[in-house]
Amino acid sequence: MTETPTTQTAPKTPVLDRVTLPSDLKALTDRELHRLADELRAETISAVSVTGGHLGAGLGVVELTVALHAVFDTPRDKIIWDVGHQCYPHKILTGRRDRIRTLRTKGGLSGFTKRSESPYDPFGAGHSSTSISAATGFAMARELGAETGDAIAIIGDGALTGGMAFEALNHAGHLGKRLFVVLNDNEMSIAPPVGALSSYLTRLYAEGPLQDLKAVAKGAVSLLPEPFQEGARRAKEMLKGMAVGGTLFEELGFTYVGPVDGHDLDSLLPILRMLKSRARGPVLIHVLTKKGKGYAPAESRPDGGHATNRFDVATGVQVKAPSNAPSYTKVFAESLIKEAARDDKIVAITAAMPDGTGLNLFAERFPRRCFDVGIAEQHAVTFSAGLAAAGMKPFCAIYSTFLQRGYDQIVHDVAIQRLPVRFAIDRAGLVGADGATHAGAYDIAFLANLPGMVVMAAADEAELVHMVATAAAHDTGPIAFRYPRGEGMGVDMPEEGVPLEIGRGRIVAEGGRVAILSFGTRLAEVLKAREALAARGLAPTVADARFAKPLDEELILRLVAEHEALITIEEGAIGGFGSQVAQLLAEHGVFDRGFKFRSMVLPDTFIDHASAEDMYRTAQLDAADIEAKVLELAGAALAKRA
Ligand SMILES: Cc1ncc(C[n+]2csc(CCOP(=O)(O)OP(=O)(O)O)c2C)c(N)n1
Ligand SMILES: CC(=O)[C@@H](O)[C@H](O)COP(=O)(O)O
Ligand SMILES: [Mg+2]
Repeated sequence: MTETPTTQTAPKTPVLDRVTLPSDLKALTDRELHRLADELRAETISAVSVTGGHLGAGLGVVELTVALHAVFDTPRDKIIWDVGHQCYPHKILTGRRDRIRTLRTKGGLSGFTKRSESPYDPFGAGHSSTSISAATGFAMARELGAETGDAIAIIGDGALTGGMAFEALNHAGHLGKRLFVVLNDNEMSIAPPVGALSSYLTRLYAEGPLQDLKAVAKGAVSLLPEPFQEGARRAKEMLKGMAVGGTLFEELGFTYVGPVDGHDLDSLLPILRMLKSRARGPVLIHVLTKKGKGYAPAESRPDGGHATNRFDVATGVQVKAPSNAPSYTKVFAESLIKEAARDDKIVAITAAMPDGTGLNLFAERFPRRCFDVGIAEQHAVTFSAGLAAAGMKPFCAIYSTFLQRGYDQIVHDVAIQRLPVRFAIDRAGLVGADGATHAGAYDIAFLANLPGMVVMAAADEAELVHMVATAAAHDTGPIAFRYPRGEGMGVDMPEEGVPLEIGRGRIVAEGGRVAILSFGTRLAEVLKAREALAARGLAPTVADARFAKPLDEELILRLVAEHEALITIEEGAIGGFGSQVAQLLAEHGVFDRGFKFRSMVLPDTFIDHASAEDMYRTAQLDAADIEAKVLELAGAALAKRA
């Protein structure tokens, strides 16, 4: 049952109402800034209750957002949020409050920072661990005379596990130019953070009394009780840029300041003011926050309210869409668990997305055989390659969009060595509200061009079960299978997965004149189109390719021989399945004979956030578009679009 939120009254926000742009914060007293933070939190909760989206991370940085905008001079100074999922309070303060209830909807605000949306978003994001590199770029451009002010990267403890963040710290420390990195440490990624880095950060704040910095920043060391004075002097030295503690960050060339209570404006404001006036080189400010801060339903969730559907503000109860079928993610996880129960060589790998990939279920059943490597897709791929080289059967489960991070590792460590790594590619195709940064558009193209790679796409959830079995059985080289975000089609499910013959497609429905060869879950739209076309006496033959590599050449050439025209369709960009088929047809001289061929793919543009259905409509890949394409090829009049 769909529940409707009942208590969605807009919060009272007298101070926030006086803020249109960050410059308005300069006129507020520190007392008023405290009130502003409370109102900003209430407004963020209210907005996300209407739109859904990323809640917990934004609530955790409300005070930090206020302090940064109160102290720095944006947009001349550049505030660069890592991932960008925590930027809703920033959007509210930077001239977008009037549109904040359009977040992540068609035509509305993006759920991440986006350069085209506002001058206060100097750098776009969506994927993690990029902020320090980008901020270093801004800082060096300033050194070279560009018209730009301070660069401030805000990066979470989860995003810091991404190797790129360390590449940037290493470089920025070496350059030695003024740059601010705020490490927002809430001891959470989406799942609990992974590894020694997390324990290291915990040790840093276990050793550093928060009290010291607050007093130092206010210039009130002598007011501290005696036991704190020595620590405070030490902190003061840190603020002057003297390396005293030998923290990892200092070794990398940064002045380390912290830890600071990130919800205490009385700490944040004076420290940021002092740093702004005095810092000369790179500074890392270690800020402690709580994900979901100030909203009990978010704080009490294990993930700190990371992402949410629309919800009732009073109760935190989320609106749930009615569901008719299991999600592809769950079908994958349950199938893999069945395979792993039979084969103890099967292991599973996720890069910080155990829940999103369903591997949390696998981990419950096989804790020793499941690895969360943190936000480290490149490592996940090569780690899987190592496991495979040692005779294990790794299933490396990564969203299509994040797998882009590990491409050289797929080529160099997996494909060239023909290692049997199984890639479970979730969120294939358009994903909806997360928009272009999260679209799973390129994996077919970037995998199918690799020698020896097997590339499959599931047309429905039953097919996915068979593809998991196929991957488990395939031991001679790398293999990938892709499936979309969300629910399956509600088809009958097989008891057991049966390995498919590699490179064999299937005919789904016989017809005449035009053939449609589908790769992936557009098959449902193809069948809808077929129904409409049947009413006109033009029912096409429909086939499910199952494999983009190796292609089922026999099936494809048969379709060509028996039809006037062939259409391919896929949930991927140019260069993917359709291009592979076109190449085959060209090699067989099919075009020389004037054969009609069309390839329906995602357009050569980045499609903005909307519902996945809307995005596919924009991409012209729904049933009406397929119908029109068949009519065009069959030489019939174009159907009128509803
Ligand atoms: C390259 C990449 N991998 C995975 C993700 C998915 N992801 C988004 S936010 C997030 C957790 C980030 O944790 P942290 O940086 O600590 O921020 P917090 O949410 O705790 O504020 C993850 C894993 C991503 N955006 N980019
Ligand atoms: C910000 C981010 O990258 C993730 O939180 C992403 O939004 C998760 O997407 P799913 O909801 O598809 O798991
Ligand atoms: Mg975190």
